[in-house]
Amino acid sequence: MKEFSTKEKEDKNSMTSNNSNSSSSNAIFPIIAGATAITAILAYIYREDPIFEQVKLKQKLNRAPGVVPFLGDLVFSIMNRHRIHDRISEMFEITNNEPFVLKFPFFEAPLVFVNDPKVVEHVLKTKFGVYEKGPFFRNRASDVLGHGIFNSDGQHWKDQRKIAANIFNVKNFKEFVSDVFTNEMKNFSVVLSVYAKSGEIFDLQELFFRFTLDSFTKIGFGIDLNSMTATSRVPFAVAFDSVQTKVFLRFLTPLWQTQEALFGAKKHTDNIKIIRDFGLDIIKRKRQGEVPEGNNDLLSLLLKVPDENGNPPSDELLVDYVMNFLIAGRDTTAQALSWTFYLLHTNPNVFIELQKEIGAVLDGAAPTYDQIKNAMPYANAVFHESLRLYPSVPLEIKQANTDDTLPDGTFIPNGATVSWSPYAMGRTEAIWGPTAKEFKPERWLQMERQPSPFDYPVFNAGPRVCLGKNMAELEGVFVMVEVARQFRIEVVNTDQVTYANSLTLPMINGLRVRCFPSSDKREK
Ligand code: HEM
Repeated sequence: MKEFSTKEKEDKNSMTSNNSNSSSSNAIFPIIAGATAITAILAYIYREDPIFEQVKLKQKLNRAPGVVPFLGDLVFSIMNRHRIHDRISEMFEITNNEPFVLKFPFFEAPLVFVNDPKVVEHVLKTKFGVYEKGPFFRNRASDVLGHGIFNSDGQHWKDQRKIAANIFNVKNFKEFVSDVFTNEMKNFSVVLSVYAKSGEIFDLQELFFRFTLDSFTKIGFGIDLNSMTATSRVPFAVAFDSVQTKVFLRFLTPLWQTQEALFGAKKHTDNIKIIRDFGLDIIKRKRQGEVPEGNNDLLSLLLKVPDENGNPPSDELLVDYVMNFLIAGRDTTAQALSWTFYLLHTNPNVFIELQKEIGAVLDGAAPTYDQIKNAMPYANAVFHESLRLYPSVPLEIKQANTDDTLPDGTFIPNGATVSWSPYAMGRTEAIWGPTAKEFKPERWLQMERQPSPFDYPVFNAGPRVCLGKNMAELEGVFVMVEVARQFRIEVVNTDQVTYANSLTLPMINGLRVRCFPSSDKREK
């Protein structure tokens, strides 16, 4: 017979002695019964909608499988957290590209997902004034993006965009931007040559992040960061990645504020401090004259963007501006390059075609701006095709500021959000034909007309189209061509390559590779 342990004996004794308190435990019974009854009634009332949803859809839309009364799509989101973009893509296969809705308990707005270029055009262009970033996005992203361009609407957004647009003109590009890429590429090639010599496995995604960070701080803020040769990851970069994951998960987490208040978000707060200090340091260096006055860099321009009351920007506001441009300038292009080299590895025939074009056009030298823009159609097609399958901004969301009806007849009440997934749209046969899911750069060379920015909303479209599109295309194709011209990249962790939860599309485990000089016999 089993002996009671001391602890069990104590528990048993206390159970016996607690018999005298049985009247109080009897009192608990009606409370539990009452709470159960109230829960059952609420579950019945809200069998269609999760509780406390403030904005109500007036029309039934497709729902994801597994909707639970009371909890809505919470189970859907938890089960698919690690593969949310693929799940959204699968949902549109189930609904035949009709909209579907996700609802979460305690969320203020239902999330309506669409997959039709005509609807995307309606939201981004035709009804631009109706669909804003809005409070739904801002509440979740403010501690990271502040009052920066990604997080602003109205006049304050317009001011930032108008002034920053000056840096992205063609003259500046030809004279300054391509020089920066050429110089930074020399450092990058040195680092790759060292790895090629040693045969060591390394994370290529991390090096792309360093390349885009160094290039962008030089182009945007006139500052040499030299992170390419650092021995460990720049703390700013580690913190930056972590805060973006946190913000993304807030879009899928009911009661995220309560959760953070109860369980704390110290790591997140610490990370925000690291990235803001990094931004403040850039501003300090600028104010101390480290960057010559009169230099038409982005920070000099942003110093002219007033705050929402028309006053000159404070340092805190300047940090917001800087952070938003760093996310835009560093992450997106580095991720696009990482997915491109993953796809080149898994599609060796494409790599061979790319090398043929490089050999024919470049004759052993680095490409010029004009060669990239006008003489390398296949290289440009490879970059665009990679972005089609792995768009750096995989999910978009806008919030209606008044009632509206979409072109497909879906009624959107004031306050509801409309989302589309460039990731899902890139894999949609109704847009790209039966080979939608395949990596086929040649499709871009065979099309009678190029897709509209609403068919391919990878760079957004309408008045908020990506300001850095030309820069990203130049940088992305230039770096891809230069790496492919000098090296052959072999991915060693293909089984582990997948995306992380983030506002953008980083690889969760990085891109572990070996590299070889392109003339190396081992490549044959
Ligand atoms: C492959 C690279 C890139 C991709 C796929 C990309 C994509 C996008 C997308 C989808 C948006 C809209 C985001 C939103 O809804 O708020 C956007 C906005 C923006 N992008 Fe890019 N981007 C890339 C590179 C860059 C670069 C290198 C810059 C340079 C700084 C840049 C600057 C911006 C800015 C400033 C905005 C905000 C525009 C506005 O709200 O008016 N992007 N980009």
